[in-house]
Amino acid sequence: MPNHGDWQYTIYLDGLTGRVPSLPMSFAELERRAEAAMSPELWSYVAGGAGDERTQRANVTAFDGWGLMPRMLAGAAERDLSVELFGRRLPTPLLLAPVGVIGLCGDDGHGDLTTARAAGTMGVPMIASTLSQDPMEDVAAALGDTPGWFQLYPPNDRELTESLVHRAEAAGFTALVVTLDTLTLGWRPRDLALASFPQLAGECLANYLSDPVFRSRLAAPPEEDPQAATGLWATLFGNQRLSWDDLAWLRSLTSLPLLLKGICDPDDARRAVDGGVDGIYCSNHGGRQANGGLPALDCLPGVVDAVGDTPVVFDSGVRGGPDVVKALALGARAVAIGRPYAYGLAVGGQGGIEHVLRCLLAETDLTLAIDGYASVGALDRTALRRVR
Ligand SMILES: Cc1cc2nc3c(=O)[nH]c(=O)nc-3n(C[C@H](O)[C@H](O)[C@H](O)COP(=O)(O)O)c2cc1C
Ligand SMILES: O=C(O)C(=O)c1ccccc1
Repeated sequence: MPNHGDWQYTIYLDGLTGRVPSLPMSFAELERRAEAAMSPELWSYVAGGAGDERTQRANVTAFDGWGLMPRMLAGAAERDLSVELFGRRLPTPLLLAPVGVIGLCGDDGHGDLTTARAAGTMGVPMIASTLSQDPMEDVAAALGDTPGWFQLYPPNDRELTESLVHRAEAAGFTALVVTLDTLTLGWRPRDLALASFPQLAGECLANYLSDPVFRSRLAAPPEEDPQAATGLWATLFGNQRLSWDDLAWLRSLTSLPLLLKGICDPDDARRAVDGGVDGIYCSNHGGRQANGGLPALDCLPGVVDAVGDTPVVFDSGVRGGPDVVKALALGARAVAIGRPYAYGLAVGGQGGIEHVLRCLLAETDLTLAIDGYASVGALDRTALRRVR
């Protein structure tokens, strides 16, 4: 486990001793360099969102609507960034959100494994996507002692769903995240303009191709007829008829902590808790699915208020330390990032993801130090004011 109090000192020390960092120190520069490192198709898929992307932009600007109130002489000389989730103390409040094409974002086609190694080094849990270039068992093994959660897109085939969940348990993942906001693909003009969609080109399907139930549905093994396998995936992936009536069944599949991802409405959050979930994942998929303009951050307080003690994980639009602190102050138990670490991987491999995490953690820690909050637990809504 790294010494988490030392992030900023390493970065400052480099700066003060004249070592210019080879990796970007701002999100804008990270974005620029990631675009240069990726093919136009991959860049469009990762950076793009739904429609005219106003929800995606609103996710980021929503953080401007809150200001942090600095408190003086508050005894924050040492900060505790740890949080407790599902009976386990995590060293930081950060998580790596599931990113279905992370496998393609590095230069070796094994970005899921690279991400798992970075997660392992940093002690930041990775939520492994159903869509990966390497099978979930290999991703879990690459995490070392750092916990991994498995993100499930429940296919339109119950037996296959059960197989994926049981594999995730056997592989050692410690929680199951079921994503509900992508039961069908959003309207994504950038990808449509390039006629590019990685999964339909057979990418990131390793969890399906390695699955005995999936394979049993094919006339020929995927190694012999990859197109038929991709075609079957396309018919199984979307599951638009999934309903609240299926929650009891999903719940029965695992004794692991179960979270539902994509919850924004307080009534949905309550319904999920009534249905026996252990956590709510408040997110609008980084603005890649719905484009109604409602930023995920604006949904967070209502979701938190609706579910009492049930932990709420948040993502969508987090770009810097103050964003992490604001989401925590609004009641998130932990905060995940998506695109920032995908860009880190594209720009600098494993070290690039670690750099992105180190900068985010250093800035989070310094924000707490300067604003006078000694721990994540010291944050609540009284730390925030609305900015007009
Ligand atoms: C390229 C890409 C692929 C994604 N794939 C998945 C996925 O497979 N499963 C999932 O639940 N969410 C997926 N997401 C959504 C992320 O988990 C997360 O909700 C989102 O990226 C957070 O917003 P941010 O990118 O602004 O941090 C994906 C996001 C991106 C950018
Ligand atoms: O692109 C995405 O955001 C995503 O999660 C996804 C994954 C597979 C199929 C469709 C969308």
